[in-house]
Amino acid sequence: MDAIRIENLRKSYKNHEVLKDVSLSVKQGEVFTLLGENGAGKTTLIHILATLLHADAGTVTILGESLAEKPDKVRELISLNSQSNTLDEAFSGYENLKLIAELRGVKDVKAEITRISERLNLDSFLKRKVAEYSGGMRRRLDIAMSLVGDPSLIFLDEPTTGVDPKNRIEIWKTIQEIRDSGKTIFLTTQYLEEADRISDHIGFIHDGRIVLSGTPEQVKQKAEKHYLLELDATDFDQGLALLQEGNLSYQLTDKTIELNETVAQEALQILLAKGISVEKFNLAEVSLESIFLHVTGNEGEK
Ligand SMILES: Nc1ncnc2c1ncn2[C@@H]1O[C@H](COP(=O)(O)OP(=O)(O)OP(=O)(O)O)[C@@H](O)[C@H]1O
Repeated sequence: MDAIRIENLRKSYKNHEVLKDVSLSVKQGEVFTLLGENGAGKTTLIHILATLLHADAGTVTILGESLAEKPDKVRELISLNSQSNTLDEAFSGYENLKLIAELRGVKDVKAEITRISERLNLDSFLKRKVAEYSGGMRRRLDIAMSLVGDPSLIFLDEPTTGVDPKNRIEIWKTIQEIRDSGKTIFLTTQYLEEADRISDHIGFIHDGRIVLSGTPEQVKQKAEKHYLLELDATDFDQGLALLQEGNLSYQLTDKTIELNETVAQEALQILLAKGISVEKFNLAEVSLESIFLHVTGNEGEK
């Protein structure tokens, strides 16, 4: 069974069409990461999936339950964590967890908090007021809050924004541990390295649609290949002139010439035929970042 199945979802705010036609499925027990530029509609989509917002059209099934027909049932199966908004500063971490546990109707609140605190290693700071927490502690408490009541599907909206690299790695570990315990995690992030490292599947949302999806490796394979070319310094200017004469487009970073797959072999042949000394010619490593820029049409602007 899919944890999430979305078909032809649409949502507009007045006449601003944010989700034009979103279809997507997320398997149970995986970390799925939704990527998209600012304003692409990630939060809107998460809010629809978490029953906070109504879609205009389309169908959503969460763990076999229809979102439109059984929103209450869906609410029992999920939790949503949205960037520290839910934490009460004046309370301790423990009290925050207690409050949410009571709200969610957890029977043995104390045992539930102990379970979560042990899993996320929160003991050292749960008694302190949230107002005194560092950014990293807050995000860990946020994640703890989303585990209360043992939901099967957890939405994390930018769980590591504003977190330093050390704590970020801790949070990644935690997310993977939660996944390994059989939960499904749907997250958004601004950090492409994070998506690459912790996701089982990723999806890019752009212009109201999922334009690319798959495992990070599959997505990278779908991207157009680029080759990196380096010339001997004495031949550099002549080499560039030959590429220009041949109308072969390239991008230049320092002294490295980047060519896309369609022109790379031709460029190499032209250069070698004219006796240009080629020092390096190899396939560029594809990063999610370069794919993201390509997908969103911002290539070259960065
Ligand atoms: N309540 C609302 N009323 C009107 N427009 C809205 C509302 N909420 C969001 N929008 C608009 O919808 C678009 C998508 O917003 P959304 O917050 O879903 O994007 P996002 O991908 O989560 O962005 P970010 O990465 O910046 O958080 C934006 O243009 C935003 O201004």
